Amino acid sequence: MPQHLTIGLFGFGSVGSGIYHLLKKKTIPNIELKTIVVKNPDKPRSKDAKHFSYQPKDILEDKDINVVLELIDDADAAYSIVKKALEKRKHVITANKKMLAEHFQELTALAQKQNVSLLYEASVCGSIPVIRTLEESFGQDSIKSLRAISNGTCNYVLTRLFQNPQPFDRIITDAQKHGFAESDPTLDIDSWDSKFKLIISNYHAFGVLNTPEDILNLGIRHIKPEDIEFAKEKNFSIKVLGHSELNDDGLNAFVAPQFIKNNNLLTSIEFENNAVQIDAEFAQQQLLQGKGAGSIPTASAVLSDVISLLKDYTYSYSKAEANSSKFNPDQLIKVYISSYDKKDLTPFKFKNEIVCGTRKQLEYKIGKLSIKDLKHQFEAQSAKVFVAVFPD
Ligand SMILES: NC(=O)c1ccc[n+]([C@@H]2O[C@H](COP(=O)([O-])OP(=O)(O)OC[C@H]3O[C@@H](n4cnc5c(N)ncnc54)[C@H](O)[C@@H]3O)[C@@H](O)[C@H]2O)c1
Ligand SMILES: N[C@@H](CCO)C(=O)O
Repeated sequence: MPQHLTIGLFGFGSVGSGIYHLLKKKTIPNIELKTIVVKNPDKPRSKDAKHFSYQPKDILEDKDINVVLELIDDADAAYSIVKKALEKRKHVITANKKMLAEHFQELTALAQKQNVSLLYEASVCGSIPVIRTLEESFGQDSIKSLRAISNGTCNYVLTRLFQNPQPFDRIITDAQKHGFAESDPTLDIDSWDSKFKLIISNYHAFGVLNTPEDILNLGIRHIKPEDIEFAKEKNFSIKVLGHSELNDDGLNAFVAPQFIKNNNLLTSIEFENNAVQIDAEFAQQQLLQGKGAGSIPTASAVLSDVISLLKDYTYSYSKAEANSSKFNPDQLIKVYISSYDKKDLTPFKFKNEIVCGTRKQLEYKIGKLSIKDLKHQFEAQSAKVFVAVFPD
């Protein structure tokens, strides 16, 4: 068990400065922040300048530092930092879901080989303790499904769009000012971020390790005021959900906006809040909810990982590989496709056409498609239409 944690921090942006403030506010015995490696020498660093460095080696080569907090916004540089830190037998705490989803197997195997912990509670749903809950509380339960609102930026945008029509770009700028959005906000609005989080969650919930190529991710870029109007008329909300369901045919997993009836608890999750609805054999339905993004809420999850290291915590991966051969992208789902222009709809061939009608100048279609077909059609056509899952 580490007696004393000497921390090296990479990154001093939204989350990095958040954990700095929390560690300063709470003087925790046996925890010391020694060095902060930052990238931009032009930014003023008045506070506690003695900590700052521009040299990664000042953390990676420092034998006293036994814990690395990786909180930067560059997934490739993060991968290199995390790999080197693990090779040096330092514990690593990261919030970088893109880096984890792309290198999960290699990095978790390396951490196990080096007998150190690689913890990443902040990478999924910010402040909400999702990973440790799946590990600790559901380790011996069979999870049937996860439905997660896991991207604070998308949820913030959708909440604002449902309040009143306003320019999409202005809302994204606000999400960036609040420190919710990624440096590249397309990761948020095209649901890459939610997909990375679903990959990490699926491993802990089902033992299934997906690659980013496996999973369909649909976003909210092409949503129009008319789509919101359509939802309101039908008493629905639209939420981007990471959706995983294990049944006899295997695990179906995708990320897409979904129409949800307004009496469902998930529709009460607004702005940057996130939620995870877990359906398990013994525990049955549970809903975890809280702040999914933002400096201090996210830093609280990083702090919880730091504290857990004092107790020598590491993930058990109790479900690892349990269902790894069971991923199944063939499930049929009912989808809503909107368009201003008929040619945008041409790539979509519905399996069972249910509705096809004209409404104002718009055409809405609701029909059944397989997740795999939808993924192929999107990748091939980059269609400029809004597609959302419609309830059966
Ligand atoms: N902001 C959130 O709410 C939130 C929530 C959960 C997870 N995350 C994740 O946390 C990480 C950090 O996010 P953020 O919002 O703090 O980003 P940010 O853009 O606010 O800050 C990132 C900082 O890292 C610095 N940086 C980039 N490359 C570096 C390098 N090689 N060495 C040192 N510093 C470097 C940048 O200059 C920047 O100051 C990302 O992986 C993000 O996905 C963020
Ligand atoms: N950009 C992410 C940060 C939290 O992971 C979001 O909006 O949810």
